[in-house]
Amino acid sequence: MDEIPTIDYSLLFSKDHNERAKSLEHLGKACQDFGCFYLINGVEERVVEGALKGISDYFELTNQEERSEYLKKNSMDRIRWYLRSDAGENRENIKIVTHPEYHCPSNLIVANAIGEYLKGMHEVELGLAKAISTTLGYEETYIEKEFKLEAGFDVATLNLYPPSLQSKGSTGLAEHTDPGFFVSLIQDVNGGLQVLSHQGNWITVNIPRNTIFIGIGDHLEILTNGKYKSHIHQVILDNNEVKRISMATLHGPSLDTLVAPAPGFINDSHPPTYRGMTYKESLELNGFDEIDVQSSLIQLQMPLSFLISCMVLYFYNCL
Ligand SMILES: O=C(O)CCC(=O)C(=O)O
Ligand SMILES: [Fe+2]
Repeated sequence: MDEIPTIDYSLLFSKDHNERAKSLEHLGKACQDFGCFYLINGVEERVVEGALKGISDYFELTNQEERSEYLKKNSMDRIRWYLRSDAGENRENIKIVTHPEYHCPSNLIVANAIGEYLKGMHEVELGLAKAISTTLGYEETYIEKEFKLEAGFDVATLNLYPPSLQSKGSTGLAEHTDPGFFVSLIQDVNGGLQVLSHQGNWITVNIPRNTIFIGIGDHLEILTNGKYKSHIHQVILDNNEVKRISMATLHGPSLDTLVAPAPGFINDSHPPTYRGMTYKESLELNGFDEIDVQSSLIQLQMPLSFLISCMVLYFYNCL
C-alpha cells in the first residue's frame, strides 16, 4: 500500500544524534521514493488554523465580483485573481507574491492570517533546505546557497473549488507538477488533491490536523538531476458535496538563480538530464510572466538524442 510518509520537523534538528540521523534518513527516503510527505511540528497549529479560517472568511465575506478586482491587468500585478470552469480546470484562484516582498494588501482580510503562516513557513523552508541538503550528502547550507533562498521567489495560491455533484469526478486541476524548490499545502477539507505514486497509483492526500503537505518541486528535481523528483498531482472533484479551500505556496529560488543539474549528481551513467536556465526564464517559458506559470520541466529536459549519445559513450568507455 502506498502511504504518504510523515516527517516530524522537530526531530530533524533533535539533539539526540541517533534520533536526528533516523529522521533524516526517513526524510531522504520520502523525497526519493514519494516526492512528498506530511510535515508535523513545523508551523504552530494555531497559525495553520488561523490561515485556513482567514481564507475561509475571505471567501465567505466577499463576493466574486469584489474578488475579481484582482483580475490581472498587467504583468506587474503582484496579486491576481481568476475563475476557470471548463473540462480541464474548475476553481477560483488568487495568486499573491509573498517573498522576498509580501504583496498582500493589508486591507485584504486574509493578509494577517496568511502573513503569520507564511512567516512561519519561511522558517520551515530554511530548515527543510538544511535537512534536505544533509540527506543529499551536502553541508547544511547547500540548497539555501544554490537557490539563494534569502531572496527566494514565493507565490501563495488561494484556491476555492466548488462542490461537485458528479459521482465520476470533474477535474479541479489537471495532472501537473509545480515549479520551485517545494510546495507547501494546507486545506480545509480532505478529498480532492491526489498525488501519483512512483508505482503509478493515485493517492488521495488526507492531511491530518496540525499537518502541512510538502511536495517536491521541479527545480529540486533539476538541481539533483532527477534524484529527488517533482511530485505529480491533480485535483479531482469527486462527489465533493462541499466547497473546498486550499492554499498552495510555491517556494522557489530567487528569480536570477541559474538552476542546472549540480556536478555532484552527474557522472558517466547519469548525464545531465536538464538544461540550465534562470528561475525567471524557466517560469516564463510556459506562461505570460513569472506568476502565470505552468511547469516547464518537459521543455527543460535534454533531448533524447543527447542522452542516448551519452549512454553510448559510457558503454563504449566500459568496453
Ligand atoms: O488545491 C490543491 O489541492 C492543489 C493546488 C495546486 O496543485 C496548485 O495550485 O498548483
Ligand atoms: Fe500544483
